[in-house]
Amino acid sequence: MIKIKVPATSANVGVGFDCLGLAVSYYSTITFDNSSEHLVITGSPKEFQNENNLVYQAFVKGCQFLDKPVPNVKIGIETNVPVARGLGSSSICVVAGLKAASVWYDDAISVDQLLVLATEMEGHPDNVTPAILGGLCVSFLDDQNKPQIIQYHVSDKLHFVAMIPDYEVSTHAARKVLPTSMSYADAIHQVSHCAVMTKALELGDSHMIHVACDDRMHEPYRAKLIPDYSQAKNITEQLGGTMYISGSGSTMMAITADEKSADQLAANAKAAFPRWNVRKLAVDSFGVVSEVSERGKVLHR
Ligand SMILES: Nc1ncnc2c1ncn2[C@@H]1O[C@H](COP(=O)(O)OP(=O)(O)O)[C@@H](O)[C@H]1O
Ligand SMILES: N[C@@H](CCOP(=O)(O)O)C(=O)O
Repeated sequence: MIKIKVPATSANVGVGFDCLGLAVSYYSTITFDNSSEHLVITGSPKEFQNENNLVYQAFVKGCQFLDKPVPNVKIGIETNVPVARGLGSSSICVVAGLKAASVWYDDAISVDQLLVLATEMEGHPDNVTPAILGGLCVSFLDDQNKPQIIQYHVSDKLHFVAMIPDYEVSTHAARKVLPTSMSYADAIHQVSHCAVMTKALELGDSHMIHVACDDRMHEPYRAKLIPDYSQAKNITEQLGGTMYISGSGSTMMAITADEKSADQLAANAKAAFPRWNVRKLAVDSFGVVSEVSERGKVLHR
């Protein structure tokens, strides 16, 4: 059996629209096993238990890339990461399927190839890159459509609290509300703030994180899709934290510089939104990991 563990990702990190992404300590585990039937999928909502399942599509893409037959397979999806909440559930599926195809055929897909294939499937590199590599990644597609990536360290001083609403925002819908162009002044604002944000996260400088995390590209438009945006932001800022919309929402991610504030923030958010999933998270620095086992015995990781 092949077991693939993939971290959730928080894309954009406020000011890095479509280029920044952070892997966080919230995981899905997906298993792949031999099967006598063509395809068996367990653990996923009924609507996804068919050939259109994104995990299976990515598995097929990986096999085809390697010019290998697509085997009969039993896929078990164990996921806590909710769908359409801005935590990269689709990237998890894509990365898991491709990685499993690679492991199935003796690790035949290199990390660089994995990054290219996953970006092709997802359409943008900001979630799949940290899901594969871990940590905070900045990525863009070069003129040959190849992802170019730099990883940043994130200071251990920082604490993250994900406030995950009990309602979805689909990435497709959240991209439709964005304007098609922006002014030169806004572009300057965005580039400068994004550059400062990466360094501020590396330093754990909560003041600079707060001033840098002022987005003009997507957050003002997407905030309207999240009815509780202002209240969540107030809860965060009352404790000196900084909040941004994770990916395309609906999750809002708070960053604080000390554990006590993170605990208090999580408690306040839970009290204000009892039906939400509020979780303290750390940065995941490994990205996707795999394990191969036979009759319960681990053969290799
Ligand atoms: N367990 C799953 N099985 C199959 N597909 C899934 C699963 N989880 C998520 N997906 C796919 O990912 C899509 C959600 O992606 P998206 O709207 O980008 O939200 P997110 O922010 O969670 O990535 C779903 O519509 C579905 O196609
Ligand atoms: N850059 C994308 C990121 C979408 O992330 P997701 O986790 O919501 O799928 C965007 O902002 O549209």
